Amino acid sequence: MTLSVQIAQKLDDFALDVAFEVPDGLTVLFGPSGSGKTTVINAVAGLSRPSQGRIEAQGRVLFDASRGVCLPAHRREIGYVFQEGRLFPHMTVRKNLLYGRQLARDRQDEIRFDRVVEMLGLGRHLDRQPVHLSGGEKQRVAIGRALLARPKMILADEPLAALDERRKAEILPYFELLRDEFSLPILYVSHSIAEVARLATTVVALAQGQVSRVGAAAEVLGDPAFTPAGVRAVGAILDARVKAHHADGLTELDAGGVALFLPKLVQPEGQSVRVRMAAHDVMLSREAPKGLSALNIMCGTIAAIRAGEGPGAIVSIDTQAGRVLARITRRSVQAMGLVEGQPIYAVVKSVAVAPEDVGAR
Ligand SMILES: Nc1ncnc2c1ncn2[C@@H]1O[C@H](COP(=O)(O)OP(=O)(O)OP(=O)(O)O)[C@@H](O)[C@H]1O
Repeated sequence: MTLSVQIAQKLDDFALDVAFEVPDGLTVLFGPSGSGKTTVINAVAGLSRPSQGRIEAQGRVLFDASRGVCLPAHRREIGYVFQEGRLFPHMTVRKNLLYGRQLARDRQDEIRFDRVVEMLGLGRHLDRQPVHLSGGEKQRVAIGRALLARPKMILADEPLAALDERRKAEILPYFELLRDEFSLPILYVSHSIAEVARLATTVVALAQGQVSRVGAAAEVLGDPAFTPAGVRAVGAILDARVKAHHADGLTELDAGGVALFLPKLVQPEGQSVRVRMAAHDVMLSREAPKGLSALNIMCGTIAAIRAGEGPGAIVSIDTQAGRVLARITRRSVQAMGLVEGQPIYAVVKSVAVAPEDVGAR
């Protein structure tokens, strides 16, 4: 396990008591406001000291209450990306990027600098000051600065929260690159299900100071019982590969042998992607649909039907493309006579899936 956290901490009337172990990749700490995400991050960072427990990252013990170990923050070798970039306003982008780097620079450092600048597209901004940068560009500098400090781990505390939707979409691919190109564990705080779906390798869901769920992103989001962000946020993640970009503006994906057609994606042919398919965008049919405008039809078997408190139900369908969730009315479940084990067709309009719902895998 790359990161193992087991801590208890009492803050006035709030009690944090969490334990989780996660593998390499990007772990999203997910939960509503006040659930304890920042408290966990602060303990891992060394900014606060839990009363009990142990924190180990990549084989290094950062904190162990029983042995009296508590490495100070500056010795934990952690790179941070905060909500607002926290750049030094009087320094150029280059100086901001170099801040925190070890003084003994070597050739390896230079190679890393060039690589990070290129990856983050910062080359033409190096001599500018932060005041002249957009919010998204500032966040790219903050990511670069965190990486160049040669950290053993990255902590990102709601790094997109201060950005508008367009800027968020601009920055998300950089976190994908960070996740995929550098073998660094990343602990990423968010309360956005869209960010979880795009970025998370693993999800640690928190509720009232405790871990309510830990697992691989597709498994947690594909569980109809997992509805911390409300039923409208329920959806499945499918793994696919970009097969072709067609002249009529559609991109064809191959998801386990099933062809899916989506509005044109930016990812190149051959790239592996993950596609988030919201449950409320999926329709069901007992017979093979004919004469429909929707282009995506997946046949499968009903794995489970979970009735909600309101008029809705979530139907889990195992298809060749993966587990798909459909949110339909309980009335339709009854009228169609749906039961577990039954063959079924899941139908999704191409335009229901936005380009932001598709990310690198
Ligand atoms: N220093 C402190 N003293 C007392 N209570 C605190 C302290 N820091 C945090 N809390 C309380 O602990 C709880 C968890 O806070 P925390 O900031 O970890 O939540 P969060 O999940 O990060 O929330 P948000 O998404 O709003 O940032 C809150 O009820 C908060 O008021």
